[in-house]
Amino acid sequence: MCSRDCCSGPGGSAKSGNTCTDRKNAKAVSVEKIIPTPQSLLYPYEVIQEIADFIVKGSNMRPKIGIICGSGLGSLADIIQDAKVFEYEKIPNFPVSTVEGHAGKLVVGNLEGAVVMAMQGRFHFYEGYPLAKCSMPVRVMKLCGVEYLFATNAAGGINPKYSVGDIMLMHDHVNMLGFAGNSPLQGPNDPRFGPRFPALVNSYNKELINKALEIGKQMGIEANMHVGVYSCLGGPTYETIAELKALRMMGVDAVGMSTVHEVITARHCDMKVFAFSLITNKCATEYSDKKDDEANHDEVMAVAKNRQKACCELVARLIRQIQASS
Ligand SMILES: O=P(O)(O)O[C@@H]1C[C@H](O)[C@@H](CO)O1
Ligand code: HPA
Repeated sequence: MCSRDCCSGPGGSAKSGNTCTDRKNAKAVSVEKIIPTPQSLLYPYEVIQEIADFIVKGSNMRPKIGIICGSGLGSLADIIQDAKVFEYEKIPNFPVSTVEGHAGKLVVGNLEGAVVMAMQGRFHFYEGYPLAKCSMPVRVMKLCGVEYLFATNAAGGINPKYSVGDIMLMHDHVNMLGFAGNSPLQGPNDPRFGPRFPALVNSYNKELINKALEIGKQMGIEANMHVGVYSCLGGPTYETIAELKALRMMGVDAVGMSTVHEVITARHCDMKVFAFSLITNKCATEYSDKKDDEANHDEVMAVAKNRQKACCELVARLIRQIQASS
């Protein structure tokens, strides 16, 4: 409340119009102090352009496909040929990876006839990075010339039909962080990236999902392949039973701590998206005392290591098909 007699309080009408200058000034000072930089302004277009130029010039390649390797799936980048490798700490304005299983390297090179750039290590919200920082590399990819984003992740299987080691092709997501009011696009919109209000229906490219299913058949892994809904929670805690029950009721098949904000950023700048989850653990949705029911990162990494060959093959074959049809 304004302590002076000239107006009636914080939102109230001033006695003489809106002229309580003391109050206005006081507000302006405190508002300036408390408002943090909006997420969308953390990495302005020009900074993203500088990073993209650094990569394109440093590799002498212009990638068409961007790959984000999930936990333990860094070997997706090891199959790239004629690779130019950039350590994250040597890339100007790039964050560093802090999670085990995320090496912190950007690999640019050839895969099945296409120039690709792969992130061996992604950034997660729980590492302390705002979402716009987590997904900033997707904009770098875009300005490098990337048309397709391949995002992969390790996830817990909530759908009771899923087994450890299965691959779930993402056809939709539930954005839990978005439900809570967080978005990588929060803040002023730069139309050079995309529109203020991007639509997210059809975010996951149906043609690529169908091609991947066909490839799954050719590889003989169709019984271990699903099409489902992923949800990202903030982490780093794994979910409680009550949370898992709630997610299941919402139609979520697999849960993780990444990817959704990357997909939002990619769709905002009109990239085609293909994403899959490797199911590294089964999520318990009933109370029990069994220690086996508890997810842990070592298990996540071990399963990813076991299944990396199949994941690499799926990605390589899909890229071959994209190249063949372009
Ligand atoms: O980077 P992704 O989403 O693959 O990593 C998952 C989520 C956590 O970072 C970690 C938990 O084990 O794996
Ligand atoms: N929950 C969240 N993230 C995960 C899980 C999980 O069960 N497994 C791998 N990443």
